[in-house]
Amino acid sequence: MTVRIGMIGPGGMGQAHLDRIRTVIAGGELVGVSDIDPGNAKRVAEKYGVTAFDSSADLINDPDVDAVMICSYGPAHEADVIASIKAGKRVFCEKPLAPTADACERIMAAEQEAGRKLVTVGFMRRFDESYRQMKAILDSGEIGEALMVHCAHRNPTVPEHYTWDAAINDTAIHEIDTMRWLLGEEFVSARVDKPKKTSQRFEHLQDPLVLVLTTQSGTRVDDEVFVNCQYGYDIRCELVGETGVVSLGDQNQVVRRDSVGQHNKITMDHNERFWGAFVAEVQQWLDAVARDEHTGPSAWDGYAAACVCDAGVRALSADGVVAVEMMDKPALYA
Ligand SMILES: NC(=O)C1=CN([C@@H]2O[C@H](COP(=O)(O)OP(=O)(O)OC[C@H]3O[C@@H](n4cnc5c(N)ncnc54)[C@H](O)[C@@H]3O)[C@@H](O)[C@H]2O)C=CC1
Ligand SMILES: O=C1[C@@H](O)[C@H](O)[C@@H](O)[C@H](O)[C@H]1O
Repeated sequence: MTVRIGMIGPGGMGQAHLDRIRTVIAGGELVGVSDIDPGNAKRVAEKYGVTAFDSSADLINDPDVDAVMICSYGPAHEADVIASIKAGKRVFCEKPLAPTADACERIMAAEQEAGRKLVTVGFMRRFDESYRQMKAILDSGEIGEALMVHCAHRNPTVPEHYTWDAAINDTAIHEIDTMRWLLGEEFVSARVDKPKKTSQRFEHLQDPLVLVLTTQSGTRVDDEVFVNCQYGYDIRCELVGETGVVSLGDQNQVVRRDSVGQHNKITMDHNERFWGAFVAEVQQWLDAVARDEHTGPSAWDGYAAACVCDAGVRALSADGVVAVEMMDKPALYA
């Protein structure tokens, strides 16, 4: 079966997904797009030779749309995810599922009312080969329990509309989800350290910052978020176990040796660094939709990450350690 896709908010991320669906991902066909900016919907529809819907409601309820991809910006996700659930359609929603835990709770309530999991969240790092190898080593028990994880999330620059809290709920949310998945447990507290700020940032930003998280069993995760580092899209991770250390492969690129020395290319954006992960996550989602099954990170994962973000954002605006507040997992997500 070819899954007929409707996409809401085909901007940078959405069109990157569409290009992969057109070239390297099997089993999906775009039938139409909608965007709050009708000019963008028209341009993208012409580019891909599909329908430009007048509204997300028209797209979601169109009988030719089997499944919905939501790639608009975070605060807009909730309404369209819930409308898709009510229409009984499977949804792939880019991260964050929604910017707050309250909004994610409303999405989970809609899914529970529908009685089945329909939502997959685009936490693509779970599909990255390096992270998967790291998890396999940890799960094998060969380096004992995870004691600490040191992460760094560096972007070359961010635009001026990047808000002060986005460092946590738009950027660090990747490490928050990946660490929950890697360690297999929830976080209980968050703290934010605020080092000297780079002169290369917009005035309203604390850049860099270090988000320090603790899990239920006491594993400590620190995440350096530095979104104006200038030199590249650099994602680093070192897990310290009881009897060994495992680090993320550097950039997933070949290493070059020449008269200058030994070096490798630094990727400049998420699509370059996580290309393979994006392909794998969407391929797995389309395969599951074709079987009418749920797969991948669920609305619960979106909610749990949002709870940690909420605590992190509170810790960013006030000093000290903030407790992560999270409901018990509803039976649908057990
Ligand atoms: N997994 C990853 O590494 C990345 C994920 N993202 C996520 O993808 C999503 C989109 O980000 P970008 O493509 O970078 O943004 P973008 O600004 O390039 O595209 C967003 C599009 O959504 C449209 N839009 C905004 N509000 C809307 C609404 N209410 N209804 C319909 N359309 C609406 C905009 O007009 C625009 O065309 C965000 O949730 C972001 O967090 C973005 C970059 C990387
Ligand atoms: O998800 C992403 C963006 O939305 C976010 O703004 C960036 O900081 C991340 O590196 C990128 O992967």
